[in-house]
Amino acid sequence: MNRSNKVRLSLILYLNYFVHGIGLIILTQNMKTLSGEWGTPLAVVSFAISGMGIGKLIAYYALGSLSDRYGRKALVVFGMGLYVVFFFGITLTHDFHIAYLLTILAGMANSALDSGTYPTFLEMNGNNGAYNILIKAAMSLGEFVLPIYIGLNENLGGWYGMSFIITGAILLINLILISRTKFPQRPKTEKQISQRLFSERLTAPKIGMLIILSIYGYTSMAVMILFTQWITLYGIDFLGMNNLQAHFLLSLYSMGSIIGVLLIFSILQRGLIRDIRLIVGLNGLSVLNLLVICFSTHPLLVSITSFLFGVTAAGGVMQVGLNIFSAMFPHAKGRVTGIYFSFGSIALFTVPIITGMLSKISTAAALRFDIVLALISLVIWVIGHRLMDSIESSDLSRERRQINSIDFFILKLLQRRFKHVRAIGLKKIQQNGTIFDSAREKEILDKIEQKIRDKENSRYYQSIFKSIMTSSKNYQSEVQEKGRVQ
Ligand SMILES: O=C(O)C(=O)C[C@]1(C(=O)O)C=C[C@@H](O)C=C1
Repeated sequence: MNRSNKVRLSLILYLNYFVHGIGLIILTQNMKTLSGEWGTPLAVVSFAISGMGIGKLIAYYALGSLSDRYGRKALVVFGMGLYVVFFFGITLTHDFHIAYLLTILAGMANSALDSGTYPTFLEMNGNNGAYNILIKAAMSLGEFVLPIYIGLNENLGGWYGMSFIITGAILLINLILISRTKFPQRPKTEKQISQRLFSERLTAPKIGMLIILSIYGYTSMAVMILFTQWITLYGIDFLGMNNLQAHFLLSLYSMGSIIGVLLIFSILQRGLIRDIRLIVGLNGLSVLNLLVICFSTHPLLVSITSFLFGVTAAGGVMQVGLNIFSAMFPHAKGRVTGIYFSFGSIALFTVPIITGMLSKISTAAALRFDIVLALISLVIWVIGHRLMDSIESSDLSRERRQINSIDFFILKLLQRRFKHVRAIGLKKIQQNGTIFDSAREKEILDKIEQKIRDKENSRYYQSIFKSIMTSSKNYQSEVQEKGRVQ
């Protein structure tokens, strides 16, 4: 597959997820209008939204294997087609039952897109998963743009259905584009080895982790779904915000989630923090942000914390959980992902039902339920942290992770040192100085000797520094040679 084909296909696939980001919140962002259109109370609209989770759950396993059998393109096109029906269909119906069926279709569309797209990115990029993280960013972009559009549209008195029609039209154009785009060739189907999830004996801490990760598959998704569903109405009902300001809260959250994706990605890539610590920290911060959002009456403060909540709760923390899960069962990554996301799908249909009931008390009661969910996430990860410690105390992984992180810093410092060594090398040409300076080397080694606390290891450290200086001198001669030639 050539580069331009790759770029073209990637853009088409990311555009699908931009649309999917819109699809995830388009009903909740229009809840009040839809309640009028369908002639049903808010709780019933909320119930209809739950159809998405049901559709996703029903379709997940079946579509996964269909994707392996009939190819990725068929699945992606199928998902896009279902989504088109959903977007146009909702504007045409006034019947809640039909709307419910349409949301089930939207859920199935999501499953079809997932099962076609994630493997495509892996197959196109030599199994590098980084491109799949950008899917989350594309979704967040959709979730960022839509509330602003709806807020503006409502203020101008425009028809609510326009956002559905525009989104459907984008998908239709994308369908035409994708029909003319090649997908990567799949590697010849390897012999399917039936991988047992529990190939080794499960110890008590591992069973504990399995339970925690299943619960977290649910709560991490639920925390996000609940917030996106209720924050706008909460802004209007409780903070006295106008339409645009209230919709903008969700856009701030989406912006936060994009920043969060980039932040978490770079933290993990550098190995700066252990993933288990990161997940405890992020969940703790999510609880704090939610407390401010749910109990402060200050619109600016709620706006800032909505952004921060996007970073901590929607910036890929769910993916961090999945990574921990996959690392524990390296031979059954596919199945582990299926289990994890299935619990997420259950959240997708239960949260609207539960919060629909709570909304009969008040919008605030619905939103505040998010604190309960976030607290559950925090508590299970505090327990999970201890369990992981006991699992890891017996193998080499904990120490190796520390070494990875230390090496990262050593390398950074060496690179800085080399910059100065180079500058000195160039100055020495002008001053006609020799590269080797025994007095300076002695001074450095003496200073180091004084600082060493574990004297029994002194000769090792001395030898490392001597070796660094030898490399510096070699580097300087190379730099000087090049400098003289120029
Ligand atoms: O300080 C200098 O003169 C350097 O060139 C740097 C440096 C070093 O690596 O620290 C390198 C070679 C010299 O023999 C002494 C020190």
